[in-house]
Amino acid sequence: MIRNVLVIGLGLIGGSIALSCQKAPHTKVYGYDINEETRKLASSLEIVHEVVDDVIQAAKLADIIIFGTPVSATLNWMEQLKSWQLKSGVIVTDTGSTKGLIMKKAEELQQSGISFIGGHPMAGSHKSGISAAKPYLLENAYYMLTPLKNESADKIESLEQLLKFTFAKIIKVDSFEHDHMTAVVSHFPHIVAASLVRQFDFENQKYPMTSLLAAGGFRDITRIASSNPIMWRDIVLQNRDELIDQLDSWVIEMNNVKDLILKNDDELIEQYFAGAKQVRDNLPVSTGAFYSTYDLYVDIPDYPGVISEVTGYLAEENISITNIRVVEAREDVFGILVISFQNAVDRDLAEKCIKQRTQFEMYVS
Ligand SMILES: NC(=O)c1ccc[n+]([C@@H]2O[C@H](COP(=O)([O-])OP(=O)(O)OC[C@H]3O[C@@H](n4cnc5c(N)ncnc54)[C@H](O)[C@@H]3O)[C@@H](O)[C@H]2O)c1
Ligand SMILES: O=C(O)C(=O)C[C@]1(C(=O)O)C=C[C@@H](O)C=C1
Repeated sequence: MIRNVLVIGLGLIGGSIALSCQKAPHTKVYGYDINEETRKLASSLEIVHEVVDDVIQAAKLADIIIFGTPVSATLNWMEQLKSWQLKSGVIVTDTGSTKGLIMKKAEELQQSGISFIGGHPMAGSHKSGISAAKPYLLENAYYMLTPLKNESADKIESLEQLLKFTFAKIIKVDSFEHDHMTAVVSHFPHIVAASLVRQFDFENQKYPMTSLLAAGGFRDITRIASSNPIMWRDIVLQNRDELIDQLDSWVIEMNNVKDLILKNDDELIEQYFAGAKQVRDNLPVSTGAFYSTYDLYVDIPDYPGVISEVTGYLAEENISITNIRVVEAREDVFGILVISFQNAVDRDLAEKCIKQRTQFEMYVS
């Protein structure tokens, strides 16, 4: 028996899941995207087995439907689903970053006899679109499922049987707890990152040299501000109550910091940073495929052309890199070139390649 999977929304996440699903046995993966260019790319990049132009017809054949769309588009599709002709045992799921409103809508679908099991993989990138999709994007990341309380165990199991080909760690979470926890570790940090960049922009207009000084620290803390604004608009709108709570707490926290600084109390200021360092250093190490996890540090001498020399070696061996930066470039010291890769395999290949061709010292983060 062939299992038909239909992925609607073939961007970073939908495309990556479609690629993973292609590894599942006896599975045919169909794909649809609202964007015609994306549909063409899905075909030429073989992101799915078959691209469809008529999503309603394709849905009739589907055993599992997966939404890889922004969360507001997912809600719209869920409303439309109610009137579609679907297989009687169909399982519908999504990948959206918010779950509260989506699972409320899922209750309506359940009344129409459609099982909707919410899903959210906790991995991704600030990059978006089909060309950023990778079959291993979700490997080792937590993949949350938020089934309704009375969802059939068999259906949850069937969905897990398919999603296991993402090699993510699948866990079940209550949808309200989901929205609270993701507000803390994902949604609110995006607002902070965006606000830091906007504050920087304001200052940079007065002191244009500031942008030249935006080195590792600023870049690390603001990377996610380069994410897809439509996706984040929708997340903020769907998780607004949690985000308003986080903002209130943040304002209190910032006022506490301001008091510490006003008091000029060196001991308390040090304790503030020490407390944060301890918590940050003890975060569980994520083995998920998060962006910039796979960094290679190359101790390069400071001569013109050295960076293109190193990247040239990698290009010759077809090793793709996702990011590159120099963290130390004073005239009298060696520079450290930090090269990021999508996965450990690419990083290890790169290390081998550079070792064979140079004397540069390297270490892995
Ligand atoms: N980017 C991340 O890091 C990340 C991580 C986990 C989950 N998510 C969630 O996954 C979902 C997809 O995010 P993404 O990063 O893949 O975004 P993306 O922009 O890369 O892809 C979204 C795709 O959906 C298509 N699309 C938009 N509206 C559509 C519609 N009405 N019908 C059909 N297709 C439509 C777009 O053309 C695009 O190809 C979002 O709900 C997001 O919250 C994102
Ligand atoms: O790594 C990134 O760039 C991400 O933003 C990934 C990230 C996150 O906030 O951690 C973004 C949204 C998701 O819903 C899950 C993961």
